[in-house]
Amino acid sequence: MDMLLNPLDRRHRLRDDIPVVPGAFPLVGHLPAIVCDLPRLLRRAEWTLGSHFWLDFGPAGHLMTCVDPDAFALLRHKDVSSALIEEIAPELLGGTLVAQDGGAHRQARDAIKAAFLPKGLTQAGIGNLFAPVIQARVQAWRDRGDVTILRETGDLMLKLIFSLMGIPARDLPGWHRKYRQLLQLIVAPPVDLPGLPLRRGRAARDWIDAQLRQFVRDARAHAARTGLINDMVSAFDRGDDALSDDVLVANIRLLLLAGHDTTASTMAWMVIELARQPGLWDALVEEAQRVGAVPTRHPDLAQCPVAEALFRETLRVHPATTLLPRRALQELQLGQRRIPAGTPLCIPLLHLSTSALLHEAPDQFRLARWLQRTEPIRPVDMLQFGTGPHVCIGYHLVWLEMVQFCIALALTMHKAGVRPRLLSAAEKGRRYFPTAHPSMKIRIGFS
Ligand code: HEM
Repeated sequence: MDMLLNPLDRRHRLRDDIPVVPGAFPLVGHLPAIVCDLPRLLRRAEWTLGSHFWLDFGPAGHLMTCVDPDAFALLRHKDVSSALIEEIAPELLGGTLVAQDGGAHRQARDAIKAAFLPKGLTQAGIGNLFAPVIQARVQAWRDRGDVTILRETGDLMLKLIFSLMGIPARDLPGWHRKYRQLLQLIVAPPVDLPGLPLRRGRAARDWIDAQLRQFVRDARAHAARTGLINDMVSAFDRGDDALSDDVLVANIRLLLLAGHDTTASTMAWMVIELARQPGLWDALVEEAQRVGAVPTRHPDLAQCPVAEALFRETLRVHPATTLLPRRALQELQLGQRRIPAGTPLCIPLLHLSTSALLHEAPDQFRLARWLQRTEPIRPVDMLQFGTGPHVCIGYHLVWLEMVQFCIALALTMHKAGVRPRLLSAAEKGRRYFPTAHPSMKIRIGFS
């Protein structure tokens, strides 16, 4: 089937001398094709229009998209702003550090980042906290024999991120419900009526924020308790310029959001790749047997190169964050083009992650490209996490939990004499935006 583009929109138009991709629908623009078929849309636009073109994101407007590898450097450019993120998703990301620039961004980030570095994660014993939760989950998969993978990894990741925050497990079901409603804000049409996603999403956000505000108060009252929220509250309160509780609450909510869908999708793709490539599974089992136990500290991750390569290659081929929005504050040179001040920009991480200019045989899933490399990881090798001042805070955490998960899965399934098997078509129903993920329906058997 051809792409979800409007056959009636065939006009060739220019904005600021840059071509607009034809095929936009009224109101939703190119969103149907962006959500369901982004790689093909980008390739076709590059092939027919060149490296710079406008995509129509419906309610979020047109963003000038550049598929040239130079676009990656925009993420470090001093004249490029992240405030467009708040304009696009004010309900969900307004007031959070991902949408801020300069001093305000630095102040909020500084209060959080230490807890997410290898030292902070090891000191807080995060690996020990996660290992039994992951092991119990893969054990349950083995007992059940088959699972709907994305639902399962979504549940598991929510459990992990809540335990990281120090949110009691008994409260999880209530949070689960509210969290799902909160996510509706991403796609909610701007109509505020009872029963519609916008109203429900806002109510869920208010509920979550009220709970988080209580956690912040509790953290201040019993400063000795552990959990990331406590660490963040102490760091915020220690700062010279104390930030308001609203800022703190919005950023804790950001962490819950940022650390969930992305990791659930990556973990699901890892299992899918292991199921469809028996050689990968065999290599992982061999490594898991050699190390013998799930690693719990960052220094131990070096013992698991196959699991690490699997994490990096899965993200390279299936990046969870596909597009990053920015705005040019001044006129810029981008590749061969001058971009006027004020231009809204789209940096297509997905396209760069699978570009032949950056990787040999980019469409092939090859652990060897990581296992055989001798030079250290460069920013462009982990571009799926962004770069520059907004580079993902969760990178080391994701690395830890993905390696833990791989080793736990291999040990548990191998002990039971089973391996993962794909029970449905992997490519059908995948989505690329706002975050990318495999189809919700994909089932994996263990036999
Ligand atoms: C596979 C998993 C993940 C991927 C692919 C991913 C990807 C990204 C990307 C591309 C950015 C840059 C956004 C931008 O420049 O506008 C980002 C930022 C961020 N990520 Fe992640 N992320 C992942 C997991 C996590 C986790 C587990 C956490 C924390 C629990 C987290 C917290 C954040 C935060 C707070 C930011 C904003 C940083 C800032 O604006 O300074 N992420 N992530």
